[in-house]
Amino acid sequence: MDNVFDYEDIQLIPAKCIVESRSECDTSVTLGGHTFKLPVVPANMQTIIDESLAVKLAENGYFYIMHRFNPETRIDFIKDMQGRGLIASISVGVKNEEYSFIEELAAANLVPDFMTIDIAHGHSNAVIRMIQHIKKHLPTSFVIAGNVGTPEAVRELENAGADATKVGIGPGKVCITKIKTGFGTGGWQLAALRWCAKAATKPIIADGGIRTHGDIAKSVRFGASMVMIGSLFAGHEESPGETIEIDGKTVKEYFGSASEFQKGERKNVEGKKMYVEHKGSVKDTLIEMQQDLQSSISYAGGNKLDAIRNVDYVIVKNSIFNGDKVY
Ligand SMILES: NC(=O)C1=CN([C@@H]2O[C@H](COP(=O)(O)OP(=O)(O)OC[C@H]3O[C@@H](n4cnc5c(N)ncnc54)[C@H](OP(=O)(O)O)[C@@H]3O)[C@@H](O)[C@H]2O)C=CC1
Ligand SMILES: Nc1nc2c(ncn2[C@@H]2O[C@H](COP(=O)(O)O)[C@@H](O)[C@H]2O)c(=O)[nH]1
Repeated sequence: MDNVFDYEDIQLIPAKCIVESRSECDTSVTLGGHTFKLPVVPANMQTIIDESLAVKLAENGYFYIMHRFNPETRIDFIKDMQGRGLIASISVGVKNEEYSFIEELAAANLVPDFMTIDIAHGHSNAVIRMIQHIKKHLPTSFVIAGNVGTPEAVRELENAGADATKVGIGPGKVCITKIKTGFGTGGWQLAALRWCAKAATKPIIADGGIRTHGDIAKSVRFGASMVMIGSLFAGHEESPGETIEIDGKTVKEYFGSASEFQKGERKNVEGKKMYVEHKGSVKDTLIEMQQDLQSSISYAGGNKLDAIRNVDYVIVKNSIFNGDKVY
């Protein structure tokens, strides 16, 4: 592959502004027939989202994907969300019991609006079979399948019936897949996204490696319809991770879904735990993300998110921070 780069190597090139105020810029996006305020979804991880945050996000017009690590609560969760008139968006795995879970949902006429197949190596027959199983029993659920890192994988999952694919193998902040296996899109996630997006005929969700709000705009430029983010959402008041004090500072835990902390054992561990400084309310972060993205749209010379998709860019290898910190 030529032209390999990541988020920190790219700057988007400004075009003539057409708005009087950034507040005119519309950051909304439509996925699966639903319109959301931002092209951003908190990662479906146990230290990032729980039921109460899912309700808050859905009530306020944001997309969410509930994690799959308390499988026995999923049926009540779907009933609760749909009973409140909110979207139900859950995750599933690929093990045998997940097949009967899908059949149970169909028998009870419980149809989640979104179902995400959440597997480390999504380019697999196991995921293809699960897409087909969901589409057979719950044909109107919008299926997001992943994770993958190649155009072949995107094509195969789309052909199997996936409505969207999720791109990102190993760029996550608490990911150690790249170190333990030598594989992945870590260090070139943005280029992998571009590579995959060229093959995609359906939406792509860029997953992992977002470190700044500007990276959201860069993801959109390189083909993402939506961006999944873990670390930037960790450490908030509403984040489910445990809160502790270290050296007088309040921090919250953020651990990988393939870490020993999630799995309860040290087998096939591909994730780690870190502590993130307490950041206040998720609501404030979402507002800041929206303002920053509105500004991105204005620099793109438009008033809608699509304007970002056509801007020019330059590759400035490893230099955008130039030694600076964001704050
Ligand atoms: N985005 C990313 O880069 C990554 C994300 N993760 C996250 O970690 C969590 C656990 O993922 P995962 O282990 O897939 O889920 P599971 O533990 O539910 O495993 C799902 C099934 O896939 C098998 N499996 C897992 N990895 C591989 C592989 N590399 N090759 C062949 N079979 C495999 C497992 O068997 P067995 O365990 O016996 O192999 C199991 O049968 C998920 O939430 C996932 O998103 C994990 C790593 C990378
Ligand atoms: N390799 C691993 N990747 C993981 C694990 N748990 C989650 N993830 C992925 O990371 C992103 C979030 O990335 P961030 O850079 O925004 O923090 C998440 O959506 C998963 O795809 C893991 O244990 N190992």
